[in-house]
Amino acid sequence: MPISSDQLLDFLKKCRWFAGKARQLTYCAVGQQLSFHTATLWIVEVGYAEGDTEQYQLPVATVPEMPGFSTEQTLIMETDGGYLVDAIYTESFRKALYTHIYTEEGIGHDESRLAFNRGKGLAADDVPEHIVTRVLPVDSSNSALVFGEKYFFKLYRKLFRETNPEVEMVEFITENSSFTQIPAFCGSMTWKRLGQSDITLGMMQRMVEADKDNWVRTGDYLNDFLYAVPNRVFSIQEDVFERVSLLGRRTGEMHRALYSPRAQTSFSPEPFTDDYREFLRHRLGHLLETRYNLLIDKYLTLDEPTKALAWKFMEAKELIDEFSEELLSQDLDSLRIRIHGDYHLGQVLNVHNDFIVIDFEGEPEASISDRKIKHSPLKDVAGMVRSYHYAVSSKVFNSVETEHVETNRLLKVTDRWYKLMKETYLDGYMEAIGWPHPLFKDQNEINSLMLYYLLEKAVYELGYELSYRPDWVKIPLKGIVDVIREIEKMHG
Ligand SMILES: Nc1ncnc2c1ncn2[C@@H]1O[C@H](COP(=O)(O)OP(=O)(O)O)[C@@H](O)[C@H]1O
Ligand SMILES: O=P(O)(O)O[C@H]1O[C@H](CO)[C@@H](O[C@H]2O[C@H](CO)[C@@H](O)[C@H](O)[C@H]2O)[C@H](O)[C@H]1O
Repeated sequence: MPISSDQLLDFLKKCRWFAGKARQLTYCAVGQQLSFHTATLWIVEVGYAEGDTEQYQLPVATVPEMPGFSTEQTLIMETDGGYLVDAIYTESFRKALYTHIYTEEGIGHDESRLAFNRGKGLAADDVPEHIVTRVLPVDSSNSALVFGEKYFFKLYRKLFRETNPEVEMVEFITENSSFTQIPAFCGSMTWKRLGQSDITLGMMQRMVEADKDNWVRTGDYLNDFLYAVPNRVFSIQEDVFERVSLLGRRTGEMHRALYSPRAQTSFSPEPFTDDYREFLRHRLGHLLETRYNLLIDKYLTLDEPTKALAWKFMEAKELIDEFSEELLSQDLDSLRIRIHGDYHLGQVLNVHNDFIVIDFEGEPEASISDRKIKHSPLKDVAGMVRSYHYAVSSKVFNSVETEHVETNRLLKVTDRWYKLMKETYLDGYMEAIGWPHPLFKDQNEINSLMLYYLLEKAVYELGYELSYRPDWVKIPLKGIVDVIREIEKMHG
């Protein structure tokens, strides 16, 4: 089906999952086409004036009538006597997908083929004939399909020219550990070509019924907490401490599941090598440079309190460099493993009074090879700690309950809330890890690495907010300034 570049682009721009909307495009065309039953999988190539080209997955089908459940992301173009649509909206495509995962039957030949693999979580009695399918309306960077109200299939849109880290992580945890707080791995779909890396096209997991994600739930706790603040009451429910401690324990258990020292596998722990130190040095240096430049560009658009925080950050450049160099030039005897990589409250679903961790794809800004690098698990821990800081800060800046509370008092009580959450989370985490543990050398090294990862994460977030949510820029800046204060204390 010939389609012009403009038609394709018009369609892509309507899709939530197309990440190139704000970039200057140089071309957009259908590259490879893979036959799949009544559909064809288009591998769409997109080039930009700056930066790497991207590949997107777009399954298409020609149908005589528009599918029953259609959105503005369904129709690609009208054809003679029919419609070219995104095939995820057709029952026959979804059914075929499930059938192939269930049977593991591949399509194609050695040069180029679609391979299907079935995971432990897929029950033998869920035969394809009886499976009802639907598209799940999630507003995310990929598409989600549901099979038999039991299985959640993520169809990856932006493709990595390698196996997706999420499939490796979810499959490893499901097949090799007893950690049950992730939706079990049920299968995957891969494009295999002779002499080239595999490209993951989709992954299936058990579907979970979540009432809320933990970002929203933490927001509820904070509303209760802030409600009492104008009356000079500092009150946190016991339940809140229990939940935060449980999240710490679940995080520790997840890292224990990822710590696999016995056999030599791609998941085996590794020491802090010179190469890794160099990677950290380069990463922080690069993050700092891009953020300083972005801040300078946007400085005049910032409000006065944010400008003050930005100054403090810019003035501390030398201190940050010294701190990083001091840490990275000493012997570090903690270990590195594969980690979640983009761990925050929104990646944890509340299910039956417990937590389920999702979205192991890694940090959106990172390259595919960087997403697979092993880190100290403290990087995830720092991600979650930052998220508690975010949760309370976003409320402080937007809460009606506290608008009449004097700013300094408000900052003091909310800071106390954050410190209590942080301590409770960390205690729960260490309890589950068990002490001593080969992942960590000693408390000193834990403290220094935590500080390093907290700084790195807050600097990363600063770029994210400057690009996507300028009103939130002061949150990561405050996080950076807190770390700067800690470093200053260490240096006396
Ligand atoms: N196994 C699952 N069962 C049910 N819903 C899920 C499952 N995994 C993810 N979701 C839902 O889909 C949304 C997007 O999932 P996520 O893994 O974050 O995808 P993306 O990387 O595309 O953002 C989540 O916020 C959650 O609401
Ligand atoms: O889209 P992802 O979930 O993979 O992650 C990106 O977007 C997140 C925001 O949705 C961003 O997280 C930051 O904001 C959160 C609150 O919205 C907060 O809980 C996190 O701590 C904070 O990092 C994340 O950094 C980014 O990678």
